[in-house]
Amino acid sequence: IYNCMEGDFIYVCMYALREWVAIESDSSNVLKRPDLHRMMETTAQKLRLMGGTVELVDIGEQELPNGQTLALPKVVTATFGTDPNKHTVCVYGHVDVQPAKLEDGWATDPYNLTDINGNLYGRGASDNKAPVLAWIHAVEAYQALSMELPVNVKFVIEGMEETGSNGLDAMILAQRDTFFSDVDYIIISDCGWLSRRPALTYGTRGNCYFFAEVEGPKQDLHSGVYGGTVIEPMTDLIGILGDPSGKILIPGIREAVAPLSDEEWKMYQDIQFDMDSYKNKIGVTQLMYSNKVDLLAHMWRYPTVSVHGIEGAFSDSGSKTVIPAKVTAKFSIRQVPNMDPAMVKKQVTDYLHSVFAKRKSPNKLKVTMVIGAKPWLADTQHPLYEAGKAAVKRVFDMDPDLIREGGTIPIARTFQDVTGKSIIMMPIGGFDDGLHSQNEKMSRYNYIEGTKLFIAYLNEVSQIKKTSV
Ligand SMILES: C[C@H](N)C(=O)N[C@@H](Cc1c[nH]cn1)C(=O)O
Repeated sequence: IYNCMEGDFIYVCMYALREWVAIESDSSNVLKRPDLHRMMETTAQKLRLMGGTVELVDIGEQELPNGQTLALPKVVTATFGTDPNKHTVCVYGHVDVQPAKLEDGWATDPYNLTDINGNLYGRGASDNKAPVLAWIHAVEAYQALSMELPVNVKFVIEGMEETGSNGLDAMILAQRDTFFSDVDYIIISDCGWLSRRPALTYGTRGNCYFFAEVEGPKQDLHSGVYGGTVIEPMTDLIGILGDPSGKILIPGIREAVAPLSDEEWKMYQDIQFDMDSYKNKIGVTQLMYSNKVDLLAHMWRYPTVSVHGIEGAFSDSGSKTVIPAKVTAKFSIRQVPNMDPAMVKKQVTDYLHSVFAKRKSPNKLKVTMVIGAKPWLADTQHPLYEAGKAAVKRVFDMDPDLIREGGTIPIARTFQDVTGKSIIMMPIGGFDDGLHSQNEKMSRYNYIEGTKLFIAYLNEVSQIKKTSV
């Protein structure tokens, strides 16, 4: 079956990725919502043409910060096979992307898939369009050879992952006893390898994303005319966010974190990870931690805070002498076991208000949590992982790394909690794919070998004894 992944079939894969990357399906930009709807329709059409039973599920509307509402992109569900004697796997993925503009520093147009030396550059190429397509191609490969699928395959493909999977929890809950009732296992390929070695992922961090808005004068002011007379919102904002160490000072957060066990420490110790090539890859000379175990632990299983941007701040080129009247900081705290997003929301809000109160500023502070996604952890002893190791061995002739992911797949925990089914994360993205960054790419190698991995994995899963959940 792998031989069919040559010639025309590879052309079909490349063509599909090019077509998908060309759609600017940025879920964070409301102006791009028509493109996002088109992306969901394109995905549904691809699965329909393959003979799947496809639905575009309406998941309602999203409320915007200004109070207006906007239709959420529909969720695509598809079913290939309903044989009760076979296992049923459900592949989850997303086809929305992070924002990207050529002027951000991309070497090529982010929405025109460009092949340079075997790397396919384009926004969403690795996160998550090529992996979703690779699963689709795996089904297509069986079909192309008129081979029966070894398991029933379902798809759930959404368009809001990058902004927290709005509406998807409710859809999963609503369809728990219908679409999900016969699903045995859930597979997610929305993450990457740690090195050149293939990997299986057994944990993701969650994320709590906050807006902290400081509002002062009724409009922007001339800094020469008003500077020195008003208490500036930006100064307040930097004052409440600023801690030069980059560590989380908020009481209660670090205390909630599950301690690192000896077994985990040993696992991290055994992972091959080169600190120098990591530094080279991101272009820095120094990291927060100088030994491998500390670095991996802080990447995967300790909370971290990142400040992403300040809306309302002057950020264009040039030198405008303005005092912005209202500024909104956007920051997030990655979640790990045993943190609870509802608790974190209270801890962060209380902390910022108490620090702000000490400033005795006349400006107004408003703190909102816009995403509250929980972390996820799997049992690596589950037969799904044994099947994964066998498939990696088959295709790559090596054993996979067992790794965690510092990023978040907001819906993973809901899948596990609501359906009660086991999940495996099987990445095919490269360690240097530049997710969310300039020049995101997917290598041809990972795309095509990744498709082969999925073909092999369907076969391995079919051999799991029917009793394992
Ligand atoms: C891991 C996945 N490819 C990803 O990048 N997910 C996003 C999801 C998210 C979390 N908060 C907001 N979006 C991420 O981890 O940033």
